[in-house]
Amino acid sequence: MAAAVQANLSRAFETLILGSRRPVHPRRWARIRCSAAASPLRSYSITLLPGDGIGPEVVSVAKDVLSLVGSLQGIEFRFREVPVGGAALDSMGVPLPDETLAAAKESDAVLLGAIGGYKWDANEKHLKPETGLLQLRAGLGVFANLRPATVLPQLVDSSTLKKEVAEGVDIMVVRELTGGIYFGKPRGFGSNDRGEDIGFNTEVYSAPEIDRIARVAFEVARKRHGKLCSVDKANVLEASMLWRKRVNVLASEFPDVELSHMYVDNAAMQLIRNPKQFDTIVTNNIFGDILSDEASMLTGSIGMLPSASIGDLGPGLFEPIHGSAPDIAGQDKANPLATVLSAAMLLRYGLGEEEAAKRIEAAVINTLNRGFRTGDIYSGGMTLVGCKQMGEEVLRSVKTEEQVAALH
Ligand SMILES: NC(=O)C1=CN([C@@H]2O[C@H](COP(=O)(O)OP(=O)(O)OC[C@H]3O[C@@H](n4cnc5c(N)ncnc54)[C@H](O)[C@@H]3O)[C@@H](O)[C@H]2O)C=CC1
Ligand SMILES: CC(C)CC(=O)C(=O)O
Ligand SMILES: [Mg+2]
Repeated sequence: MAAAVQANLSRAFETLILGSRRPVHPRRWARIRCSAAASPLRSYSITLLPGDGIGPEVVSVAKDVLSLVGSLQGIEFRFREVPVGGAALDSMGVPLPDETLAAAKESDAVLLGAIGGYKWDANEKHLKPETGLLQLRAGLGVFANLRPATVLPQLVDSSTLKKEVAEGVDIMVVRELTGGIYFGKPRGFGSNDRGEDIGFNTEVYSAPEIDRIARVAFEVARKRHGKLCSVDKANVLEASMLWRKRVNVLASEFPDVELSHMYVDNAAMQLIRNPKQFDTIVTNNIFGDILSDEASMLTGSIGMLPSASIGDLGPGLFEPIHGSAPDIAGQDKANPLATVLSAAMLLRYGLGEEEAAKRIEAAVINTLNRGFRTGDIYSGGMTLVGCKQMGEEVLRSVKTEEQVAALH
């Protein structure tokens, strides 16, 4: 990581990364100081993982936006593109090549598109694109996945919910990302005592795993509106019973945060009934995966939701919450804004470049204000555009905002 980053770390980044009270690893700071001395510009290495399906289309847009905003902010990005998922399976035989993980670990931040597709659906587990993504998240140690679901006034009419329900929704889902049933052992296939085929997975969490994600969530809630809802299934699952117990223990460290608990089935219903009751939600890996897709539809489309995944050490991973959307891949129909907004999160949480992050967010708003919509967020009277043109309009907005700022 480069250039005066230590001084520039935004408060949010400090809180999220250092909130666990663990210092940044000395090797990492050594790298930061070293590259800061080498260049008068702020210079960062970014690993790009376009992946599969619409991944390359949306990452290409986000890369252009990062480059332009960087050039206006005195930031140089050194991009390195490496394969992951199906693209890596096809070119290198595994879904996460060692070279890809090494490149990601060496960089200052990682921007991912999406992985997966019909072509690899029948592959064995270790040769599935999705396995590569899980390995990447575990390899980077990014245990905290922040998924903001904010209903922009410009898109209230794109939500499938009534305007009065969707308007003003602003939820942060804090999803545990490197534990739970996606990683738990034992897992596999076998047969039961009646000789029938079975498939099994294990939902398992340790107290330290729960504590560290709960701490991040309390810190996030403290910076937002001070309300944290922990979502679990503690009426049935032992892993959830421990989850609830630890979250309650942690609550004593955050007396200013109002904590509540909700069962996941009720939470799924309440998100549609009255989403404005939620501020920050903390939950396990699988519930967070599902609830954040549900929350995305409050905002108009899954094509709008970015995410930031962070850990104690190493670079953060930034990706839209959607998948590779094989049904629209290669047709220039994908909404690139979730990935563009993920690039903004990369700047804010990954690099501490708050001003640059704000410029991207302002450009997205400006583009929506000018009436441009991809198909997934289209409502009457707007200008329907494809992925590429949406990207060009965001670039135009960045330049327009620059000219307006220059006049003042
Ligand atoms: N982080 C990742 O890379 C993820 C990968 N996947 C993988 O993606 C593949 C497809 O999975 P699905 O369940 O279909 O989920 P998906 O999120 O790819 O697509 C669900 C629906 O949303 C639409 N959609 C998604 N992103 C969009 C965008 N940016 N603009 C406009 N429309 C968009 C799609 O066209 C589709 O109708 C699978 O192989 C799955 O395993 C799924 C979720 C996350
Ligand atoms: C491979 C899946 C766990 C990816 C996914 O659906 C997600 O992270 O949202
Ligand atoms: Mg998902």
